[in-house]
Amino acid sequence: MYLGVDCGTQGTKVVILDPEQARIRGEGQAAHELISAANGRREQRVEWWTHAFRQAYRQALDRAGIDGRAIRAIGVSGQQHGMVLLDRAGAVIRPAKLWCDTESAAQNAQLVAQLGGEAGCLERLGLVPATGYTLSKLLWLKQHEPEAFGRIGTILLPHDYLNYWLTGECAAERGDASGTGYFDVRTRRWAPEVLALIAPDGRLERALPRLLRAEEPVATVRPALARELGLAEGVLVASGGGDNMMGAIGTGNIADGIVTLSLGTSGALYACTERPPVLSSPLVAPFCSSSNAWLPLICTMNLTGVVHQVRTLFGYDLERFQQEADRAGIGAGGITLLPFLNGERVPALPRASGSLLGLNTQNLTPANLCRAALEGTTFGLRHGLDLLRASGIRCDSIRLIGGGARSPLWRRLVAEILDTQVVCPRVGEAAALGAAIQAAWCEQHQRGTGVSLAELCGRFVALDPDSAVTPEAGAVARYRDAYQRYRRHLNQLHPDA
Ligand SMILES: Nc1ncnc2c1ncn2[C@@H]1O[C@H](COP(=O)(O)OP(=O)(O)O)[C@@H](O)[C@H]1O
Ligand SMILES: O=C(CO)[C@@H](O)[C@H](O)COP(=O)(O)O
Repeated sequence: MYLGVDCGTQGTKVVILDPEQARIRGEGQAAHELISAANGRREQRVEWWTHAFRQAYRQALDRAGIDGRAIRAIGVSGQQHGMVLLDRAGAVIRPAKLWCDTESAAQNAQLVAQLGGEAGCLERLGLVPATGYTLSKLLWLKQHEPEAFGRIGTILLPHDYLNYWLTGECAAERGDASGTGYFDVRTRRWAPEVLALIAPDGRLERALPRLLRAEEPVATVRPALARELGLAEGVLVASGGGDNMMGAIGTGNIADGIVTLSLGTSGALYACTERPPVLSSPLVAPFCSSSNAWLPLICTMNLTGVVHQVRTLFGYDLERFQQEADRAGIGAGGITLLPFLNGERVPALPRASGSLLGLNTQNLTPANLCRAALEGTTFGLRHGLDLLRASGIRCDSIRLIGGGARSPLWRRLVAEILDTQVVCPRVGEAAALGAAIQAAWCEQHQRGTGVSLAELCGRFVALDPDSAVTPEAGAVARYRDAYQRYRRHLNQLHPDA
């Protein structure tokens, strides 16, 4: 069996993949807490992740009805861009600053300017660092917590940290590393000269972990932890990757022509390309994939969290929220929500706040506000898909994953606002599945069986035809009007967007 673990923003999900029966034997999940402040701070303590890992693992094992000794290899997927710092003795210095932390927006602007603006960044890194990438968090730390900055021994990403907790070894892989802002996505190597802008003495360069290829293992599970988790000796830990890189593997998105959309805490829309993509806009992030290729990606920061806040406002559970949003109908009675509750990445408005527009005496109802939350967040993804298509990405159909994909209403909204057919994979926790598949790939590679990732995806990824939604022409036309209204409001309120 192979264990796949996805440490997302809101929780950790675990799947146990049975390779003989080509099916998931058990799943588990556990929620994370979040440190959040009005200035954009978004942080988590790493022990919340390991606690959730243990809980979700035990749940999955119970549901699978198997012994931990049946597990041969583990793959870990993690929220991208987070900054986890170890001191020189290997202890964690402070809570992790997350991908959605906008507190370092000013530091990001400063670094982009020092690198020569957009053109300079593209020249030196092959991408333009956005607020939320790891790079600006390091400058923020130097300016705000110099004592902690002085203690840095190793810089890790969230999934690298979990690999370190599992094995005691520090390593990184190129997919997740490509979202740091100090990695050249074209040469697939660290770009230490960028870190020298923050620490000219080379101390940050020395804190970078070694880079692995996607099919390489980090090491085996530490004996003490293996005993605690009931694992056999010598269980391999694969290189793992960012949750979107793993979501790509878990949806079979490892060759040109497929687009995956994750409706998680973030909205992430991505494709796989054999070569670095030619960008239509610096908002497209040309990350590396965890299948040794590239993963052009668009990410919006405000998605299921906005739905959560609006439904909490009215005291609705998820089912009631859907009923109200459904009742409101297309266009939300003329109300538009620009949902930038914690700033936004696409469009690049890290310091923006949200706006509710088009209110009148007739349309101000809970139902319309619920609908406006779903529409406003999905309009951002429409813009993202247009940017990906303008970069030459073909998109005939979208593979929809993440918590929001469980909603039939949201699936239809995505299909009709993006005017593209949508289908969900049978395994909804696609990032965890992708991690389990990568673990299988790693283990087969170690044994020299020659089995390719494509063969493994072919065996373990299946689509659910019952979830497929084909856009209906009348609805597409009405959403087009609502989207134009959204764009007008956006341009008026945020001419820089
Ligand atoms: N049926 C549903 N409709 C809408 N949202 C849902 C539904 N089921 C789960 N969600 C939302 O999905 C979110 C979690 O998605 P997930 O992809 O696990 O996030 P992450 O990986 O960022 O932790 C939660 O906000 C949850 O409310
Ligand atoms: O920052 C990005 C992508 O660049 C996000 O997609 C994070 O990777 C968080 O993912 P979720 O918690 O939404 O799965």
